[in-house]
Amino acid sequence: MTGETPSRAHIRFDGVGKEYPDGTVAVGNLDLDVAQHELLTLVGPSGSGKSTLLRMVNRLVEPTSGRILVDGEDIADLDAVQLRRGIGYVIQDVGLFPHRTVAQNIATVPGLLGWDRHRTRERVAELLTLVRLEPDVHGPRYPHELSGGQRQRVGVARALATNPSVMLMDEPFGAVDPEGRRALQTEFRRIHDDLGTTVLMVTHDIDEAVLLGDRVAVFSQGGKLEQLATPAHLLARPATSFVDGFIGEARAVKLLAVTELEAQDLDGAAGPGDPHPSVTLGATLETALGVLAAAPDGSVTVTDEAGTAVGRLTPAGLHTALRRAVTANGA
Ligand SMILES: Nc1ncnc2c1ncn2[C@@H]1O[C@H](COP(=O)(O)OP(=O)(O)OP(=O)(O)O)[C@@H](O)[C@H]1O
Repeated sequence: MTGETPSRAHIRFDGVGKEYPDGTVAVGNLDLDVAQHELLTLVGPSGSGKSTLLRMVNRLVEPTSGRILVDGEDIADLDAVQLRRGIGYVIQDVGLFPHRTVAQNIATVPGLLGWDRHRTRERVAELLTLVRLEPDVHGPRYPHELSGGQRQRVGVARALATNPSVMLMDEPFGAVDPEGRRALQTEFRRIHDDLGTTVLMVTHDIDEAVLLGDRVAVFSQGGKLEQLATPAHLLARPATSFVDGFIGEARAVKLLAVTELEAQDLDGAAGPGDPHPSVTLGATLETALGVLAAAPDGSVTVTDEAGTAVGRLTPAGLHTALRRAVTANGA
């Protein structure tokens, strides 16, 4: 197993295992630290124990061995209902209450906690805006009056209502069509960057795992942790043949999507008023490749955030960048 251990753990799995009464081992003896503010994606084939692992954190499932610590406290010592109120939980088909409006759904936990109406209404409006829905338009609607993607946004807003320090997400975008799914992924990444909530997100989709995760945990049958690493590290250096197979064919393409263009990848200075198509420093190599492929003379101007040209990117530069990504993530 490779990957760095964060210095200050927010969630710690300490020798955690789960064997169901019929003898199925869903989670093996797991040691894992999740840092504060980290978005950790849990990926693996069906039956590799991802959901079981997630559900142990809010005690919908109890481990048969080991301990789970949240901020240093063993959650087995806490009241399960109290614990769940402090943890956001988003599942695939959301589980919104069908006979309550969107606003009432989001206000569920604030209501249980006794927030006053004014504070609750303000929070609901703020959250709907955060997930890019309109408080006046969508708040009064019922769940069946929304699209699948909009319902999923409401699910995220509801989970964020009391500003939890931990969010558990089980295939949160699994039921959304591919196009809406990419939009939701991008938005969720933005929301996470803004809020800094610690997130454990289960997915069976390796692309989603590497695009969203600060780190990715890959599991195989029996809840065995095969590798824990940053997306670039995972793609550049799969630790086991299982991980290699799970990542699949398009490794280089995925690596392009998680690697950013840096000044050292550029060759030659761009002239003033350079007419070439341009990309910004910090864009992903995937974006840069797209612009480069469409550039009439095979070179692209690179600008800084202020729009000032800082250099030129050619196919050779892109190759350098990809090699840098692989080398930087080497053993
Ligand atoms: N209540 C249960 N009793 C017995 N076995 C169970 C129970 N719940 C889950 N399992 C088994 O535990 C293993 C792990 O299941 P789990 O749902 O955690 O996997 P998963 O990786 O989330 O799968 P999926 O991607 O299909 O949701 C599977 O073999 C499953 O059949």
